[in-house]
Amino acid sequence: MQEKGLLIVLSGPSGVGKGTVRKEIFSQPDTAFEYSISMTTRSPREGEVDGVDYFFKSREEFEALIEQDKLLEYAEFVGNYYGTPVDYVRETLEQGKDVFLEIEVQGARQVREKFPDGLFIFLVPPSLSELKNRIVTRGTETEDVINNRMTVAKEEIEMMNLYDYVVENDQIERACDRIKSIVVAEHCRRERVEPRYIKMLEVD
Ligand SMILES: Nc1ncnc2c1ncn2[C@@H]1O[C@H](COP(=O)(O)OP(=O)(O)OP(=O)(O)O)[C@@H](O)[C@H]1O
Ligand SMILES: Nc1nc2c(ncn2[C@@H]2O[C@H](COP(=O)(O)O)[C@@H](O)[C@H]2O)c(=O)[nH]1
Repeated sequence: MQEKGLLIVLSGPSGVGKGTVRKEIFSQPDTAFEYSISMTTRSPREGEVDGVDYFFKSREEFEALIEQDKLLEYAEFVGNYYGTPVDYVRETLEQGKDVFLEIEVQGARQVREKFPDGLFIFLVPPSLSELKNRIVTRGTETEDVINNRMTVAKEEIEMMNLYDYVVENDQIERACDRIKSIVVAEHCRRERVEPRYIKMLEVD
């Protein structure tokens, strides 16, 4: 029987579709992962809700969390801090539930050091021009920020060989299916029962 949950890390360059794919996965009723809501100093985008999309913090508040060792990982990404609350992740894994992080690559590297047995998945775009097209079409960043994110994206894509799996986000549904299949396969490989199947085993 499963003792601890699996830590699943989804990373990849800005604009590849990590948030879109994650939201689609979590909208599906058979998804049994727990999403770890990140902290950020970035301002909320239109429609974003504190405690749902992110915990929005001031720089002072965020730096206090760093001082208090409350973050599993954190990174400064294009001028803002982003970080993962450590207590939530550890407590949820201890309960035997899978935890899903959607984070950029500097943070994923830090998580790999602390959780070498985590499952690290890198999402890639079909091409760099499609990546730019997606950031531009999203319409949430200024031209300067888009150019910065594209420069960082090229460096990030070079890191893909540090991951366990690379998944192309050509179509949202297909990328979600691939990620969910990888998780099922990894549970089997690690001889752990995936949380959504545990109930089935409890039936006499
Ligand atoms: N497979 C896809 N095909 C076409 N467009 C997509 C696909 N996946 C996501 N998109 C679009 O690309 C844009 C960027 O997606 P999203 O915000 O999810 O990326 P992200 O990787 O989370 O970005 P960031 O790292 O900047 O937060 C959105 O407008 C989204 O609708
Ligand atoms: N290292 C971390 N990166 C994170 C975290 N939460 C989100 N992110 C990543 O930051 C960028 C920018 O996000 P955006 O919402 O401003 O577009 C993106 O790659 C996110 O995946 C985190 O806790 N730690």
